[in-house]
Amino acid sequence: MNISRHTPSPADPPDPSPSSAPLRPAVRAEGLTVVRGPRTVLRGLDFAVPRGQITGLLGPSGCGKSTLMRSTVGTQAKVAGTLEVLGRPAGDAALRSRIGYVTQAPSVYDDLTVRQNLDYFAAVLDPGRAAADRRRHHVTRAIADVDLTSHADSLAGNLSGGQRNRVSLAVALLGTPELLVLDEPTVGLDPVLRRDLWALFHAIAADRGATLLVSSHVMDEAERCHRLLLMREGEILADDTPDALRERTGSETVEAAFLHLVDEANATADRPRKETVR
Ligand SMILES: Nc1ncnc2c1ncn2[C@@H]1O[C@H](COP(=O)(O)OP(=O)(O)OP(=O)(O)O)[C@@H](O)[C@H]1O
Repeated sequence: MNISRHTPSPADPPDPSPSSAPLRPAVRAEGLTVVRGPRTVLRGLDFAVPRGQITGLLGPSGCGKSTLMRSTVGTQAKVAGTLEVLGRPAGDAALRSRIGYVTQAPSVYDDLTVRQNLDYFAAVLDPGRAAADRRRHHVTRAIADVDLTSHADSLAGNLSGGQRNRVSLAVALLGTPELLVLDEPTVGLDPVLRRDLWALFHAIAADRGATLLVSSHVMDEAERCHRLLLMREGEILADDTPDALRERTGSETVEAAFLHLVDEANATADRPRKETVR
């Protein structure tokens, strides 16, 4: 995969506090609570997502991963508590071009080519004739980033599932976001494509210094992350590195560590619900 470094363009908004920014986490939550319908889906979460790393958000289906991601990118209603993203309140309009978000369903138009899809989203993000050269540059680079240059003129509807996922990712990479929020980006992909996508995520973090928050319910993907947020039933069960989690629980794999922590939480179920292990 080809990943270019983040060079600020005239379209980049100013960092609110450049001198202190590297020290602050990309995402910081305190008492984050979200109600959806009749249910409290996130229950007073405290966590931090460090900059320039890949943080995996793992847990069983329905535990609240997508809700946490939607809250982070500002598309979730009824969010209470503190949620700071890149130094601003989540959902702040100034964050729009600084965050890339890929939802679970690929958001591409089947009757457009890969390049036309990217051109369309680039025009939404950075409109106007004066920005045409910059848009063309961003589109070409994003297509190259996800290794789809040879398919740039193929209709999205004729691509494989994995290639369509990569078109969605290319859309999220437009404008060189500082934070990428990827909701189960590897679901349904074969092992080779999964490996290639994880290589791309690492290249984005290492070469651009971007922060990635990546959800999955496949525990072996946890091993590929710098840090993990393990979730269960709307709570954070653990916030640590894969090595530290394995060591602390005496487990060989993150999956075994997760099961250990679930058993531990069940055993102390009569204690107060909020139990974050660090
Ligand atoms: N629109 C909604 N109204 C009410 N409850 C909802 C709504 N959407 C999701 N929920 C509930 O919120 C909880 C968390 O859902 P969420 O999609 O965040 O989980 P998830 O961990 O991302 O699951 P998955 O891995 O299956 O995508 C679930 O119990 C779900 O039933």
